[in-house]
Amino acid sequence: MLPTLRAPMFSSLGLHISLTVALLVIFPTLIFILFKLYPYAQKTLSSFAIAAFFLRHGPNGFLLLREKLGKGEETFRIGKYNLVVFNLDIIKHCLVQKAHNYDKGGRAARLMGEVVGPLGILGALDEDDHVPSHQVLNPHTKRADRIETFESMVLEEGERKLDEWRSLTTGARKTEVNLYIDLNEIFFRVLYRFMFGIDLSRKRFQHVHGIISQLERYSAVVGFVPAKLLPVYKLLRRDVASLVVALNKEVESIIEEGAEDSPLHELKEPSAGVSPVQLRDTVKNLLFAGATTAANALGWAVHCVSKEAIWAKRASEAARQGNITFFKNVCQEANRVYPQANVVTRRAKEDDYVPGYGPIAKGSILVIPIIALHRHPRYYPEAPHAFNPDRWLDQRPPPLMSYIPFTAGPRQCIGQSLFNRAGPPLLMRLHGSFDFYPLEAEPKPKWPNAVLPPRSGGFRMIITPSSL
Ligand code: HEM
Repeated sequence: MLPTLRAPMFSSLGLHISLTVALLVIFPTLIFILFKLYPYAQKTLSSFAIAAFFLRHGPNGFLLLREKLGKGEETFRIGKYNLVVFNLDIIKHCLVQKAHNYDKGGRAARLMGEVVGPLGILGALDEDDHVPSHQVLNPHTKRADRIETFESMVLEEGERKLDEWRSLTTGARKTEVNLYIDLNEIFFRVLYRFMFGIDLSRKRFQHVHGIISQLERYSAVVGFVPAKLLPVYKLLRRDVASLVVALNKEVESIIEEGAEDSPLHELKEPSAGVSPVQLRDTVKNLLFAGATTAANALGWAVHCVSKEAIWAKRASEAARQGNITFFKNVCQEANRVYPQANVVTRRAKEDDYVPGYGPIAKGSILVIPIIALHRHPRYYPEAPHAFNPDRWLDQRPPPLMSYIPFTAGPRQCIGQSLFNRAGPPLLMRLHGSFDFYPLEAEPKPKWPNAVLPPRSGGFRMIITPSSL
């Protein structure tokens, strides 16, 4: 009898002990783990959902997301810390008024830093790292004589390309070109001449452009998709690492070869206060920011003008009349519809308060979806997605901060005046010399990508000598 009595007594004691252990140790541990894991699981799942959403809708998805998540509000959150901002006052506050409280931090910026270098002007988080290179480069991008030099270099390189096209069309009358490659060649050659005093050969251009365009792609993919969970992540990271090695090698050659009268040489002077690492990263940043942006912007401009007969005719006429205003408006409109920095982010370094909005917690990432802002129906009420250079004939500019292709404040593009000066006359020369017939009616922009080139095959066009 005893064993049968003892067994339930033992098992009930065991049960008691198990329950006590469970109550005191296991359950709290499980709850703790779940508590710890839940935000992560939630974050990961929502990151995947959002990545899938954007891969489907592209950066314009921010407008759709505003409807879905933000219920039409000008700010809405994705996760705890990501604040998507369409509100122009907040944009002005963080980019301009309180710029010192917002850096380019966050995961995407950190990953970008691995590519462009943490101490280059594009990536540098710390003002002390950011300012010295800026002080040297700014006069070269803002002084009237330097801007003029940049313009004449762009036009010279443009003329070189036109001569090439002329020789291709002699006899055949028409030929196919890839404007994406050709414009990149023009702007990379100009960047090398203007900033480094180096004459860039075609072979070297192909090498550098290959590295930069792949890095622009990878850095955005790795920064955007919650890629760590993807099986290809390690491969991606390995590719990025080997591209960065190749880039660093090119940068070393540039620093060695740089001409004595170039801005690069000034950066090298001890009096500039630029450390060797800052110098390397700044050159890297120039390669990243100073050529594909301008080339892609003009590529979209030519594409948008040429795909519609009405604009193509207007462009040929404007070129014949020397009407530069038309081409300025075309550039402005191309930068509105296809802004190269389609989304930028800023991280709050400290708790902040935005008058009229409220508190912004330290660590918040402000996501400024420039492309969606540029197509917001409130700021561009007439067909916001349509390419229409004539909208800039209106005397009233769009509301402040609703048009920021070069961003704003202390970290805005240093090449803005260079592009604004040289882009329109180059466009005028191109349209004055050739008619362009895009082979692809609606090339989609490549996305996610650090800038916005066309997704497939470049801007492939048939060109014929201008008929006017
Ligand atoms: C259409 C042409 C261009 C566009 C749309 C453009 C756009 C931009 C934008 C939006 C930024 C700021 C990124 C951010 O805030 O995160 C930037 C930064 C920069 N851009 Fe441009 N850019 C263009 C042409 C150029 C050119 C021609 C150069 C140089 C020759 C250049 C050099 C730079 C540099 C060095 C920075 C970093 C500035 C800093 O962080 O202090 N860009 N660009």
